[in-house]
Amino acid sequence: MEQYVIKGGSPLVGEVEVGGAKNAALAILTAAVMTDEPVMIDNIPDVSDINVLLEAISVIGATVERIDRHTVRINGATIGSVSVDYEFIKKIRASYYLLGALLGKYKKAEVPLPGGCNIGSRPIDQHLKGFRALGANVSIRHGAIVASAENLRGAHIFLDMVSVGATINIMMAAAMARGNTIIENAAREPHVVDVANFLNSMGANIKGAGTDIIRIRGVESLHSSSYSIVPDMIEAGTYMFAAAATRGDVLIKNVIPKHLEAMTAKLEEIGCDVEEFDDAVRVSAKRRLGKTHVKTLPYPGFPTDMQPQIGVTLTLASGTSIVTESIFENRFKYADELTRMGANIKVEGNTAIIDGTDRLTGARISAPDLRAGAALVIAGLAAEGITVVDDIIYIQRGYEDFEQKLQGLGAEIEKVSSEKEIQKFKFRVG
Ligand SMILES: CC(=O)N[C@H]1[C@@H](OP(=O)(O)OP(=O)(O)OC[C@H]2O[C@@H](n3ccc(=O)[nH]c3=O)[C@H](O)[C@@H]2O)O[C@H](CO)[C@@H](O)[C@@H]1O
Ligand SMILES: C=C(OP(=O)(O)O)C(=O)O
Repeated sequence: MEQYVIKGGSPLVGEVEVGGAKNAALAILTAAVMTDEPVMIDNIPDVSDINVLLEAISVIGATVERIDRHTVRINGATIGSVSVDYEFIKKIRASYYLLGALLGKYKKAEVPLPGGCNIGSRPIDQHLKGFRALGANVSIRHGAIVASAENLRGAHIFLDMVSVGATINIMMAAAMARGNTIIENAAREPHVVDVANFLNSMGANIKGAGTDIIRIRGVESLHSSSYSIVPDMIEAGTYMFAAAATRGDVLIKNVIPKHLEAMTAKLEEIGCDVEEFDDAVRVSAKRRLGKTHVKTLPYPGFPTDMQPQIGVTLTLASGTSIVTESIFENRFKYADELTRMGANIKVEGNTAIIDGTDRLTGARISAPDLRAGAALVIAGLAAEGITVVDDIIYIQRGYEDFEQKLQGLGAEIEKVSSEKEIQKFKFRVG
């Protein structure tokens, strides 16, 4: 088991480069198997979720060739099975995209119920409702979703709630259905748009992605394509809040500033300066941060995947802030860990009430999930003294070279894999 050891208390200063979006890449790599021609995908982040998904795709028979660290060529022509093994699925959420992709292409799929971060109950009823509307028979047998259809037919589907996963899954299943599909109350996240753009680059006919009504005209088949994944707005946002919490000055490069507006607005509200360039943002915090209230919402609202990072930052702001989590019920697991570092944070239902303090102190803490883990690293960077973060395996699901990128900003952070190493590190920096 690996840990991070952090000596905190210094501002982050410098430049950091953001990679491709994990949540776009997971869907796009899955959609790539929908053609029998080779597809080249670039700007893929080298994180464990992606590697698990690529393995799952190759185990069902697709040809997966790593061209370099961030580029793969996939060929779905060699797929021999539409039944996905539980081994891969239990580790990641996005395995559910194999349902939409395989059902869309072969009109049948068998995929175990997905895993992913334990941030709430995470039902997939809207995905299944969409597949059924397209004419599939869907049942759950022995822990797996089994979907099949003679033919898929376009349908008018109204999602009961805004769901990124359901929107993307239905888009994939409908891409080669007969006739027209309309998804209403669709998710508008940049990764939904990226998946639609990718499917269109393979010959699909999808319009309206990025609005709440997506129209899909089914096509006969999809073809070869070459595509580059959109920059990761959550990775970018994490560095933006790391800059703010440590009262640093960081230029975050390779971003689409428009995708970051909800984060930019909150940072400005709490007293940071945010400068936007064509493909970069610079965040600097010259004075003590102020309080704010924030509620997570589907895009373009403040993202739930950034809630722990803003929560940590607000523990160091002056005044009382209120953070409301409206998407997932179990995303405050970082609060107890933060309390051990001296934060005043009280969670009541889906709300955290944070009384800002002027300092956190290092402690031994544990990453409860991906984003909460990243947020606790930010807490360690801002805190006085040494913080040890256990269970960083969660953080590795979604952040490429996290410690190296932070080191590039002047952070004293090391990845270690034994208690002995922790002691050595403490001695070295102490
Ligand atoms: C791999 C991936 O891209 N994960 C992201 C995706 O997760 P995921 O696709 O699982 O999240 P959804 O957007 O589907 O979930 C939004 C809300 O709808 C509910 N819901 C969803 C589907 C459904 O069939 N029934 C239902 O009740 C969920 O419990 C949640 O309360 O979007 C979330 C919201 O931006 C992000 O936090 C995750 O990082
Ligand atoms: C919650 C996340 O991932 P997943 O949906 O894959 O668990 C995330 O990316 O923050």
